[in-house]
Amino acid sequence: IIGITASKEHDFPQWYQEVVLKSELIEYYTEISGFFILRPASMYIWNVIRKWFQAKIEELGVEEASFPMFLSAKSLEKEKDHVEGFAPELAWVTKAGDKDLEVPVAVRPTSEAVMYPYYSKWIRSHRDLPLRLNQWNSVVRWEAKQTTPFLRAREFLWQEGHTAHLTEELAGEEVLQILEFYAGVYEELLAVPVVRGKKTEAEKFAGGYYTTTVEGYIPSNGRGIQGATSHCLGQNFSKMFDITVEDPAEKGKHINVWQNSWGLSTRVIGVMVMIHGDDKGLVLPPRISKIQAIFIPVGLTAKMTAEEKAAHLKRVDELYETLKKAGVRSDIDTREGYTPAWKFNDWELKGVPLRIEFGPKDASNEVISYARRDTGEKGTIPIAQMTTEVPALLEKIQADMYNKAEAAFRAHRIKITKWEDVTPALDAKNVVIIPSCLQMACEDKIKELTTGRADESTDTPEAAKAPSMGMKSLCIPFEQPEGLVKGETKCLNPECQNLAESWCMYGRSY
Ligand SMILES: O=C1CCCN[C@@H]1CCCn1cnc2cc(F)c(Cl)cc2c1=O
Ligand SMILES: [Mg+2]
Repeated sequence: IIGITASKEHDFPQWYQEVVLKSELIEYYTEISGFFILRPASMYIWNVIRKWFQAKIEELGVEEASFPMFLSAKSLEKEKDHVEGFAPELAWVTKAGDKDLEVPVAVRPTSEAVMYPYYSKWIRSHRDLPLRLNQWNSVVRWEAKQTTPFLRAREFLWQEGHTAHLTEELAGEEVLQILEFYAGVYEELLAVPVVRGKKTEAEKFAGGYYTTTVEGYIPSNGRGIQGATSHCLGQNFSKMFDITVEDPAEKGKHINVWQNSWGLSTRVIGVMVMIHGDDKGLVLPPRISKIQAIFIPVGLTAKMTAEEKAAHLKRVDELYETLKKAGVRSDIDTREGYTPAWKFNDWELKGVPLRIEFGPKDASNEVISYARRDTGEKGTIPIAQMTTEVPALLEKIQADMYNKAEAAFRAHRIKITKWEDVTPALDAKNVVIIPSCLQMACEDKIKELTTGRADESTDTPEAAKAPSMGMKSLCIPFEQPEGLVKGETKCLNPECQNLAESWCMYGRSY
């Protein structure tokens, strides 16, 4: 049995790598490090997400475009202030064939610099607003940090939305609409709970005005993870790229437009794997599972005559066809030469939400026997009720998976009002919500104060624990807890004299 050998609890990084490989989501692109192959199982999930999100943004009036994947140093120059920090991530093409390119071009790491010169050209009058374009594409960022499938890759699939509006209010309204769609991808499709909030000045996209975010939580290591971001860019980019309209209220006056940009990537798949997977492999939420119910004929012993066997298999086939017609994505595993046990393991590894066994006993009792992948719970369903009970059971699995993850996140998101409680909380795999002044310097100090020093008590270097990672701000939750009195409650950072501005969620993070 080629099952998972690493334990999720005791060797999470190894477990994750094994699961994404053995469940056939991913193949490592060994030619060049940091790149991964998305196999059909991954692309099925990505396409469910894409269809769902695409329908939502079309309703908003967002249109699709496709811009070139290369950008020039010249247009990059326009956003040089915030790009310099990213410069090491830029991949450059310097030659074509054996000839050097006159001017090297960069592979897009994101498309502002590619798109906005044309926004400037296309947007003349307020009647051209709102302009709302989205791209489904891939981008390249030559990450220096260790890469890992879905979570940090040098090329990844995403969508990037780029919109322009007449006023800050109109832009702001869209920022939140998109953020709710991102939350929907996680909560409705992936059964993953997220906290909605705003990034602090230290964590926001530096080129923007403000960043809103959906933040996830990984119970296995207690770390927060950024799920997707919806930025208001303010007028920063329309000033850099001269995107203006004539003021409808005042002839001759020009207004820089207000812009947003928003992105969600294949990282979402990694988050789903980490939260729901177990030591048997993937556990897929039914709404994004290519196969929702797998029929496995059982009890076909040597005692059965060829006719009996054929008759039984015909019956299973009819059941599977019936369920498919009822709208359940079903399949049937009739592979010769594999035992039912082997098949059970294989489909558990692939995360199929519901296994349906059907043997001669089931036939005589007019039932199907099922096993839930998320809880392992087994049961029977009368064949007469199959087409209503199985869809209902799949919806229950979806809801139960979400509720379990939501309870885990809620139980590990703790409000803290005493600084000395912070590190013990982090070490107990929690993220914390603390009164914060939200200032950048304070945040840097908090990161420093919570970075564990290597364990000086031991003399042998290998024994010295690796210093524990400091905590950083994850978001300022829109949903603020009680108890912070403006002008009275102090910032929790013991070395900060400021008063607290808001509750801020902090944690070790990806
Ligand atoms: O996050 C999103 C959503 C979708 C559209 N874009 C924004 C901002 C992207 C920030 N960002 C992120 N990474 C970058 C990497 C780079 F190499 C360069 Cl040159 C720029 C950036 C950069 O601007
Ligand atoms: Mg980055």
